[in-house]
Amino acid sequence: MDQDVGKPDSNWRTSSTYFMPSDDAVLRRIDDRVSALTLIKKTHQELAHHDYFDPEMYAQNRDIQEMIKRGLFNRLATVFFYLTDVEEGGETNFPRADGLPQPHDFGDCSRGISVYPRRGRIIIFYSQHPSAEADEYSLHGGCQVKRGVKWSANKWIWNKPMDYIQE
Ligand SMILES: O=C(O)CCC(=O)C(=O)O
Ligand SMILES: [Fe+2]
Repeated sequence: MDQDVGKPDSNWRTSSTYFMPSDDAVLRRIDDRVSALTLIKKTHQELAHHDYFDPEMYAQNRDIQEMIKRGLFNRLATVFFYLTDVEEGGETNFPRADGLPQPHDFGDCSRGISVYPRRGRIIIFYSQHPSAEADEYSLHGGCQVKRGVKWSANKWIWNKPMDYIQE
């Protein structure tokens, strides 16, 4: 956002993200299962893995790409995987769930709905309306890990195929 230009990234996230190609059998099986679950082809998937060591966090964000907000090529949905139990904190908070107003503090995890990390849990949420408009209510963030380590991964499901992914 304009008011954030020139500020360090650590103001809004301190966790780490790695983008992973589906280059082994386990990852390819996950691709198939996500495709079966979402009814969207594998060619539309982009896999990222995240780690958070306490007290890391990822401030509230929308997974839609701002630069192409109104475009017909964007992230339609997110399938989010919790890979570890976390002793305390690390929840994913959706502060605008149920139609709540835009928050002022993007690190405030006290409003809306929170999903706590549990190994093996997944959630799915949509970032776009069928019209391709961004869904403002999809705002979410990874709250501070207070104790323990959070490993998570997500599949960003695009509304068009990624040209580098084979069927
Ligand atoms: O860690 C979380 O719970 C959410 C992370 C997130 O919003 C993202 O990776 O885009
Ligand atoms: Fe996100």
